[in-house]
Order: sequence, then C-alpha cells, then structure tokens
Amino acid sequence: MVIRPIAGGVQVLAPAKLNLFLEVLGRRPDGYHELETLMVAIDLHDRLSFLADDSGRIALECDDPGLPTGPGNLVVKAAERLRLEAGPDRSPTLGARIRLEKSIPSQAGLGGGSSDAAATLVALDRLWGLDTPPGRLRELAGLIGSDVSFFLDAPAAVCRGRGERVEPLDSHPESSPPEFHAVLVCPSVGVRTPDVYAGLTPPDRPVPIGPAVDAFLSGDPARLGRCLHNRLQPVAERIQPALGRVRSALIDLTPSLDGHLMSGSGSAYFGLARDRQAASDAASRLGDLGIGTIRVVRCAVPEPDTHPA
Ligand SMILES: C[C@@](CO)(OP(=O)(O)O)[C@H](O)COP(=O)(O)OP(=O)(O)OC[C@H]1O[C@@H](n2ccc(N)nc2=O)[C@H](O)[C@@H]1O
Ligand SMILES: Nc1ncnc2c1ncn2[C@@H]1O[C@H](COP(=O)(O)OP(=O)(O)O)[C@@H](O)[C@H]1O
Repeated sequence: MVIRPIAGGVQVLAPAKLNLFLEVLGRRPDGYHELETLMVAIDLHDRLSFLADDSGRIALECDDPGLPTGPGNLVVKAAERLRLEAGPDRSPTLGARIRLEKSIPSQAGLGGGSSDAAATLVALDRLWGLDTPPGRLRELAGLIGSDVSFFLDAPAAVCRGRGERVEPLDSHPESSPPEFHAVLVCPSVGVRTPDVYAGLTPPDRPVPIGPAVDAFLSGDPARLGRCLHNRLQPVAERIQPALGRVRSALIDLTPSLDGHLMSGSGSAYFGLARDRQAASDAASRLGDLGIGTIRVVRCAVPEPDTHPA
C-alpha cells in the first residue's frame, strides 16, 4: 500500500487483490475452511485519508452510500481494535476523522474491505504514534478478517490457514515480483463470501499450489494461465447464475487471453493477457456485452514508499 503524509494526517492507497489460485483443503471445526491461495495486489485502489482528532471520536465518511459507516465497516472495526492496543490511559484521547473513497467494487472477491482495514491499521498506528510491533499488527489483522493480513504484506503471497498465514513471494530484496496484465470484469451483482463457503464441499484430492507458484514466479502469462484454479468458482456460479455469462464471454476470447478465472468468492472475473495491449483489446471486445464494468489492471506491481510491515 502507498502511504503519504497530508496536512494534519496521512493518506493511503489501499489496493485490490486477485486470487490466481485458490484451493480448499478442508472444513475446520471452527466453521472456517483451510485454504491454500496465491494472491496478488492490483493497481485498482481505494483512497483513505486519516486526520488525528484528540476528542477520542472515530468518525468515518464514505462516498459509497451502500456501505455502513459505523462498526459494520471494517475501517471502523480496525480503528477500534487498534485503539485498544494503546491501553486504558491513552485510548480515550485517540480519535480520527477518516474519509474513504471507494473504487474497489464490494462483494467482488477483490478484498476491498480487507485492504481498507489493513490500510487503517498501518495509517493509525503511524498517526497515533503507537509503534505496534509488526507481529502484533499481523495478529490484529487476522482478528479483523481472514484476508486482512495479506494486505500488510502485498504485493504477492501464498496464504494458508484461514488465509491469515501469509508467505510473501518477494522475499529477495533485490528482485521484484513479476508483472502481469489482465482484463477485469466486475458484474453488477455481488456474491456474499459466507454463502459461497456454506455451499462448498471440500475436494477429496486438492489441487497442489506448487505449479501455480512456479508459473507465477516464471513471469510467463501463458504458463500461469494453465495453472489458474479457484475451488469457489462453481459454487458462486450456482448461487448467482448470471456469472455464467461472464465466464462464457471470457471463453469466447480464447486464445487472445492466456486464461481466465473468478477471483476469491466472486463476483469479479479476470482474463490474463500476454501484455497490456492484449488486455486493452480484450477490454474493448468485452465492453459492449453488458456483463459488467470492464477495466485493464496490472498485478503485483511493486510500489514506492511502502510501509515496512
Ligand atoms: C474468499 C476469499 C479468498 O481470498 O476472499 P473474498 O472473496 O472474500 O475477497 C477469503 O477466503 C475470504 O476472506 P474474508 O472476506 O477476509 O473472510 P472473513 O471475513 O474472515 O470470513 C467471512 C466468512 O467466510 C467464511 N470463511 C472465510 C475464510 C475461510 N478461510 N473460510 C471460511 O469459511 C466464514 O463463513 C466466514 O464467516
Ligand atoms: N470498507 C469496506 N469496503 C467494502 N465493504 C465493506 C467495508 N467494510 C465492510 N464491508 C462489508 O463487507 C462486505 C464485502 O466486502 P468486500 O471486501 O468489498 O468484498 P469481498 O469480501 O468480496 O472481497 C460488504 O457486504 C460490505 O458491506
């Protein structure tokens, strides 16, 4: 995530993510599912600004009237959870005026709410001068939602457990993760994550993640395209049959695209392209079909001025 100082506070660009591979290993006794997923950040961002307020009030304003601005918003949840870390003496004076400008569609499997929550942890930790140890920040992220920890470590990682055990793929400081281009289709209908997991039967023989990770690290879109996999996709398409049209439209673009997949629990789909021009060409062809909002995106682009998690 990109974080910059502004007058009286900080501003953060919180990226969306794509799941390039998602396998469910089993259902856990706590009701969650054990996952293996390859996630990458993309250059589609929400923008959040944070101004300190020593009255102790946490106030959120959001330009999307469809989203809650109270404790139902993951931004408020993250702010309140972090404030507890300051202890009973300091926390009553810690407040913030937060503005959230949404560009990441909701209920799309793009992790917008989770990314906003991670951005809030990082920004308010800095604004309130808490200096929370990175390991503790990760624990708090895991308490807020399964996908939140990834955004502390983006741009590319393998995530396991509920999704909160993150193994970044850019661990060599001198090498950046490879860059991929894709066309993104965001249908007007969303899919609720709990409904998708509730409708899932975990596979007897899970698909291994290794080939997808190797293909990702090779930087070859054709190779990665052959390894794309999402166990949640057939369930989401059963719940929301309109998604079948998106899949068909992407199939019709084969072989101009190197592969296509639904992200996370849906409803967004992406088509992997050999380069930016191929992604733009695919976007033009998809634009007239009325299947949703079409964008060209880049994956796993290293960003300047990132907060060391
Ligand atoms: C499917 C994925 C793939 O990256 O992303 P999205 O499509 O939501 O972006 C994630 O697993 C979603 O993560 P996140 O959206 O943070 O989930 P949470 O808020 O923790 O959980 C929402 C609900 O999903 C189910 N859930 C979530 C994660 C998991 N490993 N197993 C589950 O069964 C549970 O029913 C839980 O109550
Ligand atoms: N900051 C936020 N941005 C988006 N959705 C949020 C946010 N906070 C809470 N939510 C709730 O989380 C749900 C979906 O979250 P989102 O992250 O957009 O989708 P997904 O889990 O599919 O990636 C929505 O129903 C929305 O009401």
